[in-house]
Amino acid sequence: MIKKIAIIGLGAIGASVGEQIIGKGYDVKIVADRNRIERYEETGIYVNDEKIDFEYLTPEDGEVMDLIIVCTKFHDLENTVRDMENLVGENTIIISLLNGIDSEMIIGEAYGMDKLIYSYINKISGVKEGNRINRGAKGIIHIGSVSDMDDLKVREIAELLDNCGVQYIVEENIIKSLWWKLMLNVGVNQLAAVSGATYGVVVEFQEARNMMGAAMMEVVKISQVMGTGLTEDDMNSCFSNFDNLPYGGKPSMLQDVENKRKTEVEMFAGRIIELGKKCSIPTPVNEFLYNAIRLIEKRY
Ligand SMILES: NC(=O)C1=CN([C@@H]2O[C@H](COP(=O)(O)OP(=O)(O)OC[C@H]3O[C@@H](n4cnc5c(N)ncnc54)[C@H](OP(=O)(O)O)[C@@H]3O)[C@@H](O)[C@H]2O)C=CC1
Ligand SMILES: CC(C)(CO)C(=O)C(=O)O
Repeated sequence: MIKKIAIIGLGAIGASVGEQIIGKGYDVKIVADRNRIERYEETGIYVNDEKIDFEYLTPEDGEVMDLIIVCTKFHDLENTVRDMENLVGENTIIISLLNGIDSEMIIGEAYGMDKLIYSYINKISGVKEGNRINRGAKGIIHIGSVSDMDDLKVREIAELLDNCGVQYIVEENIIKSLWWKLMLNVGVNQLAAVSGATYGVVVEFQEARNMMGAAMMEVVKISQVMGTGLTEDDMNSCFSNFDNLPYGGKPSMLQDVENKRKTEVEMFAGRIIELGKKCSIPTPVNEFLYNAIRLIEKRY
């Protein structure tokens, strides 16, 4: 039974999810180094303008958790994995809400894949500005098992999310679903980073969807070679994903570029280019986007 929960990464996603699960009878701790904790305590953390009284724990003082929710960025994952050392025990469940298809494998290499339940979050337009997080929509967490051994853990997570009123979906095929999210991000995040397109722009302009579609089609072709289940039809639900999100909502990579932060391009175009080579699928659109985004980063 889940009682003790650690969240690592108090950004747009970590704070939004954290705010939804604290005060609901669970022991929830934000795990961060001392410098971050001092900063968070000094300024306070606000979600949708409400100050949230998170409780903090340093990795050194860490204790074994029932559930760890990883919400850092891809390039912080190495440090994050190191910081989890004292939190992982025999029965700890770990979920990673990072985008992309790599984080579970990276965490699993350190602590065992049996601890990981595949997951991601969608339908959230989280924006972090300093100590203020505006989450727009609350988001939907997607989880699922890859073997019968995971079923009980998935049920435990579902019970927690039910008790906290967090929206979630238990996927029948979580691997296909993760690839669907990868395809969505390869399309919308990268388009937004190079063009400034918000969710509203994607909904309004066919040209935006054409560009997204070109990048996403490369993911579909690779998925078909790798047998991860995507078809061309799955692209339609990516285009309609933003129908009810705020017009000005921004994918996380656009926020990164606007704030001159390192982007997660390596886990989107970077991974697609690499997999394209392995699968003999040309990836010119993702190569273009990769270089365009790296150029933007280099010119900050
Ligand atoms: N934003 C969104 O709407 C969505 C984001 N995602 C995905 O979720 C993941 C998180 O994104 P997002 O929340 O936007 O990112 P943010 O940059 O807003 O937040 C990441 C947070 O992690 C903290 N952090 C980094 N390293 C550590 C560490 N070792 N210990 C503790 N805290 C650490 C950072 O702290 P500090 O700021 O103090 O450096 C930062 O607050 C990404 O993979 C993203 O692609 C998925 C869906 C939607
Ligand atoms: C799908 C989207 C754009 C919002 O949930 C996202 O995953 C992101 O902003 O990184």
